[in-house]
Amino acid sequence: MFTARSAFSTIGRRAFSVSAHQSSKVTILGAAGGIGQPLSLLLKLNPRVTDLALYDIRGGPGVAADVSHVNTKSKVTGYDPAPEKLKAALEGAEIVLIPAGVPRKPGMSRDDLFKTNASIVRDLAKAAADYAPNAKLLIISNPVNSTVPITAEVFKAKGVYNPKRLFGVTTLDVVRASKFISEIQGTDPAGEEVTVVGGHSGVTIVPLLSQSNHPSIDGATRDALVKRIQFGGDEVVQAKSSAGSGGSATLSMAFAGSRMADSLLRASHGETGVFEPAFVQSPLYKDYGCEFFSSRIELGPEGVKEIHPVGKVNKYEEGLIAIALNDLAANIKKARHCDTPPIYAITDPRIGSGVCQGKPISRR
Ligand SMILES: NC(=O)C1=CN([C@@H]2O[C@H](COP(=O)(O)OP(=O)(O)OC[C@H]3O[C@@H](n4cnc5c(N)ncnc54)[C@H](O)[C@@H]3O)[C@@H](O)[C@H]2O)C=CC1
Ligand SMILES: O=C([O-])CC(=O)C(=O)O
Repeated sequence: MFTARSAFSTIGRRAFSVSAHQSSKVTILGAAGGIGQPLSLLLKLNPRVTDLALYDIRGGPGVAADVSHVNTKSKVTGYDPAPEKLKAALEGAEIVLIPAGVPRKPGMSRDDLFKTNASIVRDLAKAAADYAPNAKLLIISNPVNSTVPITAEVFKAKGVYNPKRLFGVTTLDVVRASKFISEIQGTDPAGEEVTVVGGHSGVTIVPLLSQSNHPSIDGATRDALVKRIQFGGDEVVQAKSSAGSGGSATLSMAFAGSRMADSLLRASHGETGVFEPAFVQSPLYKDYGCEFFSSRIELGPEGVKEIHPVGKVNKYEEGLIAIALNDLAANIKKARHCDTPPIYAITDPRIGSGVCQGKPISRR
């Protein structure tokens, strides 16, 4: 498992095993922002990255100049906001990460960012479809539940959509789950892995504690832990607001985004058995209006190698999944300019009724 402690030692060790002829250009769109800057730094430390392209509507070249002084081999280039610069930033990219857009303020949901971020992501996705149609695209900008389907539509319209290469980044949810469960159990987070499925906002984030090392966590402890994992983002938004800085998670997100990019690079460079969660086009809950769903994915050279089923869940988790599917279906529909409300709503997960849109949830 990739943890904060292992990140740099792993990168350091692997520096000797990355062969000289493997070149991997990674592009960040939104590189000068709260996430973009630490993400640029973490990717500069990754020996698998040979070229780092940093684009932003403001400040890209400044961040690039700064991070380029870090004495690792990769070449860093910053780009000003102009169509030809965006083209140059994207051409030849193996991975494109998109954290461009506005973050939440207290009291806002991720869905409240739709109005601003949907068009930002749509326009950047158009450029990516034109200039880097074969790149693996990692969407960080919220609301991920909608920005990923929007990107898919853009790629379809341009005739270059490959569902194996489009990822909504949900890595932060498993990073948080592993950390929060270790705090309760008094264990090392490096040894804690919690599967998280669904989407990336509030109740659409479904931790499967029954599949963790601590399946017997129950009652109020379980409820509080699930809620903390689902609303971990709000914790950071509140803390930053109280501290006067504003914004949402940036450092932990940069760590999570860098881990996801590293996993894709490892898989594309031939490593097998690389797994990450990601919000991808998925058959698992398509019948419930959720053409996109996050679950454990095996990564390969093409991107998605295999989408793993959710696996055995308990009644409580069935209830959580049912709630998640209702919200997720609405978020996905909204991305397609259809904002009808959920058809069926469950308000109490403890009922564990596991019903969504009138259909029972099966254990997929
Ligand atoms: N997927 C996840 O788990 C997480 C997602 N996020 C999301 O990531 C996004 C970015 O968050 P922060 O970095 O904190 O925001 P920020 O405001 O600090 O940075 C955003 C950057 O995007 C740039 N930008 C805006 N429009 C652009 C465009 N058209 N082209 C290129 N660059 C553009 C801005 O100039 C700015 O530098 C937000 O939508 C936030 O909600 C944040 C944390 C976790
Ligand atoms: O909470 C937010 O708005 C940012 C985010 O997605 C997260 O921290 O998980």
